[in-house]
Amino acid sequence: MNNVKYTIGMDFGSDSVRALIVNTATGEEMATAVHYYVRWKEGKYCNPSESKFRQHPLDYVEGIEATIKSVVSQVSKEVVDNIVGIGVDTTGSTPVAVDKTGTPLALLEGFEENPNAMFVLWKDHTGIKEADEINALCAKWDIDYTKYEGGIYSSEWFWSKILHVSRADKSVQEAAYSWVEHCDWVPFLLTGGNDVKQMKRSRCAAGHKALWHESFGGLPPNDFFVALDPVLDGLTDRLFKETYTSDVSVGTLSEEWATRLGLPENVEVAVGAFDCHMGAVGVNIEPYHLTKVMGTSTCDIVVTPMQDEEHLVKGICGQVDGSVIPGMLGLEAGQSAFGDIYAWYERLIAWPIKELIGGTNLISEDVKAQLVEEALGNILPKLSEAAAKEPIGASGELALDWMNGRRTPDANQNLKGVISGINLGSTSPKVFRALVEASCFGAKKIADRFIEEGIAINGVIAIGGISKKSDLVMQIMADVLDAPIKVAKSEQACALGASIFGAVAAGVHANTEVAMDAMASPFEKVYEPIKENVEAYKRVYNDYSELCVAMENHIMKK
Ligand SMILES: Nc1ncnc2c1ncn2[C@@H]1O[C@H](COP(=O)(O)OP(=O)(O)O)[C@@H](O)[C@H]1O
Ligand SMILES: O=C(CO)[C@H](O)[C@H](O)COP(=O)(O)O
Repeated sequence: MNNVKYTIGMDFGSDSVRALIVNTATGEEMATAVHYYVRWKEGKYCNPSESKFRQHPLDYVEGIEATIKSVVSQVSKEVVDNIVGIGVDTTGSTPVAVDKTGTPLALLEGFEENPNAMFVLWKDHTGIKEADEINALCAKWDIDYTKYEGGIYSSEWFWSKILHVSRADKSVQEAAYSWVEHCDWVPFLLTGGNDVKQMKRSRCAAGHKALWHESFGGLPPNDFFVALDPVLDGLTDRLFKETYTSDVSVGTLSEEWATRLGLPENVEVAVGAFDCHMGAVGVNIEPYHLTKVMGTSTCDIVVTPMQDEEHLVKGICGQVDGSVIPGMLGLEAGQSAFGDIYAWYERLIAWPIKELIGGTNLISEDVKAQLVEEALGNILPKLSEAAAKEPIGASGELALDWMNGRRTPDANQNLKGVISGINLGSTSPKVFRALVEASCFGAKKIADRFIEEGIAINGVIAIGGISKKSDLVMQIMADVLDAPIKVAKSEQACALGASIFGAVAAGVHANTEVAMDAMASPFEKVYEPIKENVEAYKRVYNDYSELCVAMENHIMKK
C-alpha cells in the first residue's frame, strides 16, 4: 500500500505554463509537461512598440487542461489517487478586470477580442504616465504608500495598469466590478469560486505590487484613489482587505475541474503567489542568499528574519512579510528584460535569414522550412560560442540593459536600451557579448543596492531557463558579481516551489520550512568567478555605470 502523497506544482511563465507531479516525501519529479500559450505565440493582442502585452484567459485555461492532463497520463493510477494538493505561481503584476463572479471580462460576450478585457502582462508598460501620477500623489500624501515597495511605484504594477485601462476603455471600466491578479484567479477558478469578494488574495502579489500593507489597514483608502482619478471611486471596497500566504488552502478542487482534469475532488489548492517567490522556495532559500530567477526577465529574491526595527530598502520591488516563506520578510528586485534582450537580438539576426531563405526559388518549401528552423534554433548557441572567445572589454562595445526599462534599482520604465562603442570592426558576437555583459552589470547594480541598504548577500543561487541554457551568461554573471553561483538541479524550480506550497496547504508537511527540507531541489553545478575576469570586469563596470548616468540624464531631459 502506497502511503506517499503527491502534489502538483503549476508555473505560469511569460510564454508557457509548466506542470509537475512531485513526491511530497522526496521531492522526486514524477512527471512534467509544458504548454505554450497559443494566442500569445501568434503575437495576438500585443504591440511591442507600445510596450503593450496582453494575454487571453483562454490561453491559461487551455494550459491548465493540457499540462495537468498530460502529467496525469504519465503516472500510475495509484499516484493519481494520492494527489492531495496543487500550488500555483504566475508572473506578476498581471491583473485582469473581472465581473462580480470573478470572471475575466474577455470570457464574457462582447469582450472576447478586447485586449483591455484581458490579463495585462507584467511586462506591459502602457501605464507609465499613471505610475508617474501615483508616485507624485504618494510624495505629497500624509502616508507614502510606496514605502514598502521600494519608494517608487512602477508601470509594471497593479494600480498603474488598472488606472491606465480604466481611462483608456470606458466599456471595460464600466463592466469591471473588480480586478484580480493572475495568481489569484487560477486557484479561484480551480476551486469553483463564483463571488470575487470571497477570493483569497495573495499576500505576495498584494504586498509587492498593490500597495497593500497591514499597517495601512490593507489597501490605501478610497480618498487616495479618488484624488488620483475619480474613475477609481469605490473600487477598493470591491477589492480586498485581507491577504493570505501560500501555506493556506483556498479550498478543494471543484467537481467540474476534478472531472475535467482527471483528479480526485479532495485536492486542496493553495493560495497563489508570483513565480520567483515560489522558485526561491523550490531551492530551499536561506536567509541572506540571493535567488536569481533568470529567464525572460530576472527576479531577485532575498529573505530575512522579520526585523524588530523596521528598515525600508530603497529602490527595490518591495519587502513583504510572508511573500516568500510565511513568517519571514521577502524582498524582491529584478530586471525588466534579461533573456528578452537576447531574444530581441536573435530576432534582429533572424529577420534577414527568414527573408532570404523564404524568398528563394532554389529549394522546396519543405527544405526552406527546415533550413529556417535549424538556423533560428542555432542563433543563440552559435553567438554564445563565438562571443565566449572575445576578450573582455578589448574592442569597446558597451551596452545598457534597459530595453524594457529599468525595474530596479529605482524603477524607471521610461529608460531605453543602448549599444555604444561600435566601430567598423564590431561583429555580431562582439555586440552579443556586450549585451550579455550589460545584462550582468544590471544584475550587479541590484546586488550592490541590497548590500548598500544593509542586506548582506552571503550566497547566490540561480534558477530559470538561462541558468540551464547558457554557460556564457552564467560565467559572466559569476565574474561580474565576483561570487560563486549555485545552479539548481530542477529544470522547473518555480513549479517545484508551487508543489511545496500545495503540500503544506494540504497538510502533508507541518510548515513551509519542513516541506522545503523534504522536497526542494538540490544543486547540480557551481559557476566560480575567474580572478582575472573579475578584475577586468571591474573596469568595464565603471564605464557601464558612467554610461547609465549619461543616458538616464539624456532620456529624462526629453
Ligand atoms: N542559448 C541561450 N542563451 C541565452 N539565452 C537563451 C538561450 N536560449 C534561450 N534563452 C533565453 O531564455 C529566455 C526564456 O527563459 P525561460 O526561463 O525558459 O522562460 P520564462 O522567462 O518564460 O520563464 C528567453 O528570453 C530566451 O531569449
Ligand atoms: O516580476 C515578476 C514577479 O514579481 C514577473 O513575474 C517576472 O519577472 C516574469 O517572470 P519570467 O521572466 O520568468 O517570465
